Amino acid sequence: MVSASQSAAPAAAPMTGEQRKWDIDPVLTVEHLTMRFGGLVAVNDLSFNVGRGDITALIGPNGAGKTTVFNCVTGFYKPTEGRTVMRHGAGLLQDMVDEVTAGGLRSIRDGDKAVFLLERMPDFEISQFARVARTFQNIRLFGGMTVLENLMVAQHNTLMTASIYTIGGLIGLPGYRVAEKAAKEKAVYWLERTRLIERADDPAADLPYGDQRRLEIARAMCTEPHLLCLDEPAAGLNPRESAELNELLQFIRAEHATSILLIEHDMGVVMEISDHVVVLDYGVKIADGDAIQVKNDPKVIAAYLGVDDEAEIDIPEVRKDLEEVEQAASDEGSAS
Ligand SMILES: Nc1ncnc2c1ncn2[C@@H]1O[C@H](COP(=O)(O)OP(=O)(O)OP(=O)(O)O)[C@@H](O)[C@H]1O
Repeated sequence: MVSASQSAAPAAAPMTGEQRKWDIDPVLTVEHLTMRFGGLVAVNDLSFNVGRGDITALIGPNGAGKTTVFNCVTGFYKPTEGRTVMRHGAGLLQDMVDEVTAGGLRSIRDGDKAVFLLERMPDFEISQFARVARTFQNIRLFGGMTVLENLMVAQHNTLMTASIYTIGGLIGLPGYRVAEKAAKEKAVYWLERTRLIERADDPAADLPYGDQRRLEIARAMCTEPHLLCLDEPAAGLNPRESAELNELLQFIRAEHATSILLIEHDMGVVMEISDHVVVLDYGVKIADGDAIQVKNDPKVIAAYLGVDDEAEIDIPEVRKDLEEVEQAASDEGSAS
């Protein structure tokens, strides 16, 4: 674990002389995160920030450790080492971070500000209190329930609180009825935003794949997360669905106080919508910057060059870079 005396300073040195926005106002700071599975080091001393209100992409070749990072942030895995700080409230909130770390606490509140050390919290507390929501690489909906029911179940915690954890819901406590109405309104709002309102009464399993992906995002958004973690949201989508996803994520960024961290292989999506890109290779961070900086980073190009999987290499931006690298090598060869 990171000791109390260790600094929560910006997780990565700026690429330029200036401090970057995500280092000044991070909603999430991953510091010195290491995850070992027996002898395998899946993530090795990884540090990065997720800027408040940003779309941050975590990319890298297959097996680079991206999902492991998600599993550590969302409490599915307990990291071997490292500290993961989630903040509600602007700025670094350094005094609160130091206090919660030194005090051996899970979280600390001061008015409407709060700091959470996620590695000390079980997964349900991370979603309920730290307000981190996630979707999975393999869709996990309640297939037999309707689309609307999936969104109501997502708001279970709020409804249980309103029923005072009794049969208050069944006997129709006034507070419960108000909460239930608000939950339905929120569900309808997200069904409209995700263009699923016409399918509200259909079983979730009957939806086409792209609609199920959007339903997962709608379900996560019904919990009003401060941080939304999306594991390959564009996987399996056609170009039209992919463009709709971009629009949806940009809408969430513009209209809601939700920061987004996404794992994505589709570089079209990453380059178009990301404010910040972090690149992993073999569990180690090899680049951290805006989309243009990262796209032109030789270490990133080399990491993708080393991948055997054609699907991974066949990314337009990366392919173009690879062609340039190969052309330069061949020109050099013919000149000598
Ligand atoms: N529960 C586990 N037990 C053992 N090894 C694991 C476990 N989870 C992940 N790994 C290993 O950790 C490494 C990183 O895997 P991870 O799934 O995080 O990579 P990834 O970047 O998300 O890959 P992909 O893009 O293919 O999803 C891999 O070598 C993987 O086999």
